[in-house]
Amino acid sequence: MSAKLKVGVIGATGMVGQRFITLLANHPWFEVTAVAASKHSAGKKYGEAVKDRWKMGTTPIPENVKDLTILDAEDVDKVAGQVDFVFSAVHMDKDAIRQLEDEYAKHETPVVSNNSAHRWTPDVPMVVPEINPDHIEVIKYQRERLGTKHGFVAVKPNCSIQSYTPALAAWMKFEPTQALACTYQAISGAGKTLEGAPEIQGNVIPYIPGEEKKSEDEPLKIWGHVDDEKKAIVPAQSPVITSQCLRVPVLYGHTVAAFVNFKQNPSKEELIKALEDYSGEPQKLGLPSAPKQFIQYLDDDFRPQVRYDVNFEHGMGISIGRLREDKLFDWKFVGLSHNTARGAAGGAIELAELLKAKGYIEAK
Ligand SMILES: N[C@@H](CC=O)C(=O)O
Repeated sequence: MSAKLKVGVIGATGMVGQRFITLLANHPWFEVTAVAASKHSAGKKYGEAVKDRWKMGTTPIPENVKDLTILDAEDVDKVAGQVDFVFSAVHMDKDAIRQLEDEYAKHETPVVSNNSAHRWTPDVPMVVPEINPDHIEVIKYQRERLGTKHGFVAVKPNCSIQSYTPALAAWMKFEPTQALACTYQAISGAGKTLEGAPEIQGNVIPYIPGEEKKSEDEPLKIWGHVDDEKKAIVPAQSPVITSQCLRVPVLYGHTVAAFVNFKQNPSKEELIKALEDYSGEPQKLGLPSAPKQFIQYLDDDFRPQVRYDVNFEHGMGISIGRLREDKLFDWKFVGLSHNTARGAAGGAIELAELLKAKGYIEAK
């Protein structure tokens, strides 16, 4: 068996960073050998630094990471010198994140990022591995621009889109033209636990800054294509999506109530079959984090429910239910995805697995 790739997590102390650390414990291909965070945390042992703000419930801090000394994420030379690639979950302003992630790439250290900063950089692929794995081909143009041989930045999309974009992707052959998506998003999407967010208890908050634009625009980049003349991903023009995003008192799990119009006229059976049959490159390649069943359809009006369905396929699968005809749109449905597994760290880890399987990430 070949040795595991050495991985750094930058932004390792926050909620998404902690999710990376727990999901990577015992990963068959990757081993966390460096953790980095702000100057404030640098120099402390990871276990000490997070013990009073560990948000992974009963999942313990992995033994192999507990005693790692936190490095300064901005000391790129030092962090990049110790690893083959990094996962990024840093919290800084967007310009600073772009600069920092580029800096790692220029140190020939691939970056797989959970941040939104680079999502609209035209030669940075934004990938859901089941939907647009071919977008990683744009990396050759990014490397040209950055002047790197191995380094690059790849990102995953926002968590909010993952409860309906997979369904629309499965239905592309029926030519969806318009979609409306109202999301009901868990508090962990804001990096908080229920106890740490008194504002959400017994409440629904009707605004999540920046979320509606991401929910409407990001799927279009995912359905776009690599344009070899522009050396960039050119986003698709349709389906046009409109959205409203609400915060609800749930710990994990983003639910969506969605409505769709199609150019064609699919039947309910055809729509359900398309969901259940949909699978992609991760399933073909047998990537370690890939769900066996990417999308499940639940034929029960009371499902999907966060309580029963959020951990479907270890949080990497999507649950759809309540598919029925509508009087304004053609069809409507309810979707559910795990926002910190599929929607954040898990989605980024699956993307890194794809990049390794395709030879973009390797041992230095
Ligand atoms: N922006 C999302 C987090 C997903 O990545 C949220 O606020 O729920």
